[in-house]
Amino acid sequence: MENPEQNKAFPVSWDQFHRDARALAWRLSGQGEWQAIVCITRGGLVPAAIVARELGIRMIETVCIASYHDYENQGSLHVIKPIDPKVVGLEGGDGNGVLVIDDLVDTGKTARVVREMLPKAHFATVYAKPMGRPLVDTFVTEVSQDTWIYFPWDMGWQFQPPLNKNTAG
Ligand SMILES: O=P(O)(O)OC[C@H]1O[C@H](OP(=O)(O)OP(=O)(O)O)[C@H](O)[C@@H]1O
Ligand SMILES: Nc1nc2[nH]cnc2c(=O)[nH]1
Ligand SMILES: [Mg+2]
Repeated sequence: MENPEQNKAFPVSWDQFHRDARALAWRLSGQGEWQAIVCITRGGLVPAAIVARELGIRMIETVCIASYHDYENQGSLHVIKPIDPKVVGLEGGDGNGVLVIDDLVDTGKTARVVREMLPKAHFATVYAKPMGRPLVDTFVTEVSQDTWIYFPWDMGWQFQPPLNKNTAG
């Protein structure tokens, strides 16, 4: 692990991610009627698909942002594609009626930039770390700031040596 400040690992399986994204949809249902989802790529694509399916939302827009160019090391934030003005302008503008979805909020840097684009939108993530938590309206699970979350789309199967290596073979 390259960043010593994030020395704990929180690996998430597909099954667990699906469950947690559904839990997010449960928390969101009843909080509002959203006309559109804006998902923050790429991490927001998978939870946005699950939440859109659960809440029956079919207008899906993206805002394309990259900040972690090198896994755990955050670089400068780069907006690759802004939000369609038609979506920003729904229900009188400023993101009214818009649900923003991302997989997680960490330092809050990404969320802060998107909030500036859509100040009145509802911001939802599956996971939240303490620094970013104040920027999120709804989330499912909080993990500590020194934890790195490993998503299923970033992982593969690998042999795990037994805890007591003397018992092997
Ligand atoms: O709160 P922050 O410190 O800004 O970090 C959170 C952001 O970092 C990750 O995205 P990343 O920029 O790595 O791109 P990706 O979604 O394409 O993986 C994650 O998906 C969030 O969008
Ligand atoms: N996969 C992953 N991406 C991140 N981007 C910012 N924090 C994290 C994290 O904990 N896990
Ligand atoms: Mg992201």
